[in-house]
Parts: sequence; C-alpha cells; structure tokens
Amino acid sequence: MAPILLNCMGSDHKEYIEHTVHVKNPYLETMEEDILYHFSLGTKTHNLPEMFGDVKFVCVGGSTNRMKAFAQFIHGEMNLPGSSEDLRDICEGTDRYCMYKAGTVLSISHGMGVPSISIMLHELIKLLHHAKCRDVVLFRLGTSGGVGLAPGTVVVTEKAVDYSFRPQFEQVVLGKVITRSTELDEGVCQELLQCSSELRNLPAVIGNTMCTHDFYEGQGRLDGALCTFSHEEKLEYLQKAYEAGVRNIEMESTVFAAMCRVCGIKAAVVCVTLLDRFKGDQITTPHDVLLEYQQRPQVLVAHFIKKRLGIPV
Ligand SMILES: O=P(O)(O)O[C@H]1O[C@H](CO)[C@@H](O)[C@H]1O
Ligand SMILES: O=c1cc[nH]c(=O)[nH]1
Repeated sequence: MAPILLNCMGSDHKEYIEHTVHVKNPYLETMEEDILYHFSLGTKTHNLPEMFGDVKFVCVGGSTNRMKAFAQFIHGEMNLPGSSEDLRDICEGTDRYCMYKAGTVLSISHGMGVPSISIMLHELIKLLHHAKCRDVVLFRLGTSGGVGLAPGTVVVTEKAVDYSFRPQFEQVVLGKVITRSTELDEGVCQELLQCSSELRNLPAVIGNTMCTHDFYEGQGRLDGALCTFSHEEKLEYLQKAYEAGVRNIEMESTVFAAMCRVCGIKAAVVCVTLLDRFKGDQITTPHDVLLEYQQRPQVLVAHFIKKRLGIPV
C-alpha cells in the first residue's frame, strides 16, 4: 500500500503557524472537557491558561531524574525567586511522566521509545493549545549512540531519519500508513550550534539522527539477547548510515520532529553521544562521566534560553 505523504505546512498558513500551537483535530472543539489522562490534568479540573499560559520553552527527555535536574538547573540559571528544591512535580497524580515548571520553561519526561513520547506529545500539544501558549520552542534533550564521533559530542539534529535514512515518520492510522515529514527548524538548529561555540567543553555538530524502535537489534548491537547478523554486517550498516549523514542513533526523534512540525511548533533535538558505535556496543564509560555528558545538552539549551530571554550568559 502506498504511504500518504502529509505535508501540513502550507505557506498560506505560515504566519498563523509561527505563533500558535496548532492542534489538528476538529473533534477537540466539540468536547466539553479534555482529560489529559497521562498527565493527570484536565480542562475542567485545572485552569490551564493560568498554569501554563506563559510557557515559551518546553524541554523533554527520557528520564524523570534528568528532567527534574534540568528544571532545578534552569531555575538557578534564570535567577528565579525561591529555591529550586521546592519545584514540585505537576504530574504527581500519575507516575507515567513528570513535569516541572521553572518560570517560562516546562521540563517533562517522556520515557523510552516512540509510543511513550508520542502519547506524551499528544497531551503536551493539547495542553499548550488549551493554555493558549504562543511562540513556544520545544527541545528534546537526550542521550544517543554516536556514529563516527568522539563520546561526549552533542549532536544537534538537522533531520530525524528512519532505519532507511529517510526523513519521515510512519504512523499507522485505521490500518493505513500515514507518512509525515521529520525536518526540524533550521534557524533554531543554527542558533544552537552558535551557542555551542560560545561554551567551553561543549563539542557539538549538526547531523542527521536515526530513530529506531529498539536499543539492541534495532540499533545493530551485537550484545542483545537476540542477534542475527555478523560484526561485519553491523559495520556495513553503520557505514551506510554515516554516508547518509547520520551522526547519532536514538529512539524518539522522528515522531518528535513529525508531530511538532504538523502542529507548527519550532523544535530541536539535542542529544549527547555516549559511545562511538563503530567502536563498540556496551556503555562502559564511568557513571560520573556519563552524568557530565548528560548535562551537556542541558547546558547548551539553557544558554540558548538565556540568550533568547536577554539574561546575561
Ligand atoms: O536519554 P533518552 O532521552 O532516554 O534517549 C535515549 O536513551 C534511551 C535508551 O537508552 C532511548 O530513549 C534513547 O532515545
Ligand atoms: O547507543 C545508544 C545510547 C543511548 N541511547 C540510544 O538509543 N542508543
């Protein structure tokens, strides 16, 4: 069955799309109440415009601890009043995701893989819509496996690509494949690269990011419970990926890019590499070094946010 290519960014809508968060579901308007079940929030139980109307930056990442740490870090970086220790989890009514708000910045966890981040993004985009947020920039702050890069390098994604290195995300809807484009915002990407050049100890490159549906077989690892290919075949696949511009591999970027694009949200994927996949599969780097690596996307995006807000860097 031929996939349907949906490019929902018609240029006539450009100005509108640039400013507002754009849900693409006519049924939403007809609903008396919208329960954001996995956030434990709702339009009747919570005043979403009051709680979130000022949000300008949303940062998401896989782990709850990382996203709490990021909220506390950006709270300090923005010199916000009160103690960062007092930030509370807005989604404490559920343990699916965590959510913290520091000034105009929201920090949310999304778990691992496309299904988990996709559910979170549906509810986040509706939340931003219900809250009437404008001019929001969304960042994924993640970890990844590098392709031909020194561990610790931050990759700012130009295009999120699938297992065949195509810049697209396939979603099955009513038994049919819908294909959406996964190009990210070029301006934000370049601005992030400029920010990296202003920071010490922040090696960064722009490259394509391959999104897979598995950490082991899906990423060509030889160390999973199952493996049906040789070391040579793995290297051949990674070499093809490298030649297609892939510089890192993770598990959420395609659906993240596709959903943000359709909904008119400027977005960027910023992931640090934990290892060079040409050199191995196991992550043997000491814990303290991994923690420092994980902070690099946070430091870079914090710098970007501070510059955008006119806070001295
Ligand atoms: O570090 P996070 O944001 O979780 O991202 C990467 O790490 C996880 C695998 O270890 C996957 O979710 C992958 O995308
Ligand atoms: O190799 C890696 C490392 C982190 N996350 C991934 O998805 N792959």
